[in-house]
Amino acid sequence: MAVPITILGQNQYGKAENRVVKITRDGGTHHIKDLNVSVALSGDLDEVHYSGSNAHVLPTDTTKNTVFAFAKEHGIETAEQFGIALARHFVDDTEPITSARIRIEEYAWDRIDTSAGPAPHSFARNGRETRTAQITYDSRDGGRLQVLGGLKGLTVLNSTDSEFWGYIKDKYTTLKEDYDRILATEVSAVWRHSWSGDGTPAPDWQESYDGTRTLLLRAFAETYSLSLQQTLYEMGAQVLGGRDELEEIRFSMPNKHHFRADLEAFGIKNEAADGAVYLAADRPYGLIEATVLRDGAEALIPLDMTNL
Ligand SMILES: O=c1[nH]c(=O)c2[nH]c(=O)[nH]c2[nH]1
Repeated sequence: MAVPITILGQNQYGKAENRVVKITRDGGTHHIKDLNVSVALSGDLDEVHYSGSNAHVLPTDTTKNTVFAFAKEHGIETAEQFGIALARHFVDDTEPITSARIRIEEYAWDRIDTSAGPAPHSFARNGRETRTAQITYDSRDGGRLQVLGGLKGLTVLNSTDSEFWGYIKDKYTTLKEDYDRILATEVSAVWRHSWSGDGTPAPDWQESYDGTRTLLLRAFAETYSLSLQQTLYEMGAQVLGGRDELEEIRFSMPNKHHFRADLEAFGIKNEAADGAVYLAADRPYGLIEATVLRDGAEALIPLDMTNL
C-alpha cells in the first residue's frame, strides 16, 4: 500500500495537571494556594514529529519542574498572575517555543473555626465552585497575552420567579406550560479581560474575580426568569455592565430540572403556591450556552472553553 503524503497540523505539548500547593507563612498564620496547572507549548516543533529530533524540545518534565520552581521563587498571588509569569517565561526564554497556553484550576480552602477562633494552619476544602484561568501568550503577534478568568461548578437555584411557556408545540410536545417553577443550574463561565500585557497596569485579578462572581450571582437571583436563556443573557449583561475590564463572557448552563412530583394518585395536591415537593432529575438536562459581548467586541473565547 502506498504511504499517503501527509503534513503535520496544529500541535502542542506540555505537562498537564501539575497539582501545586503553596503554603505561605505569615508568622504562625499560614495561607494556602491549591492549583492544578496545565502547560501546553507550541512553536518550531516540526522536526520532533517528522524525524524524532528533540533538539527543539523542552522536556515536559522541565515544564513541570518550572511550575513548582516558580511557585517557590515568585509565589502564587493569583491564578492569573501565576499563569502570566509562566507563559512569558516559556515563550521568552526558550527560543523554539513561540506560544504557551497555561490552564489553571484553583481549589478553595476555608480556615477551620476552632474554639479559639479561625485556625492558623488547619483548613477544610471548600465544596464551592472551582476558579479557572487560561493564559495564552504568543510572541508572533507582538507578544499578546490573552487572559481568561472563569469559574465552574457554581450551583444555584431560585425556588420561584421562574416561568416557561409560549414555546413551540408540535406533535411530540408533552411539556406543560409552567408559571411558577424552580430554576436551577450549575454555572460554568469564562470571561475575557481586555488587558493584553501591553504595558498598561494589569487588573487586580482577585478583585475582578470577586466582583464578577458577585454580579453573576446577583443577576441570577434578581432576574424574574421567563427562560434560562434570558437569565443567562442578563447575567452576562450585568457582568459586562459592571466590570469595565471585561470584553466578553461565555456561559454553559445545564438546566437542572426540578419536576413537581405527581401525587394525585394519593389524592394529594402538590402546587408550587403551597410549597411543593419536587423530583430533582439528573439526566437528561437542557444545556443552554451563549456568549455575551460588549457591543463591538470580537468573540475570542473558544466555544468549548466552558466544557473543559
Ligand atoms: O428555560 C428553559 N429553556 C428552554 O429552552 C427549555 N426547554 C424546556 O423543555 N424547558 C426549558 N426551560
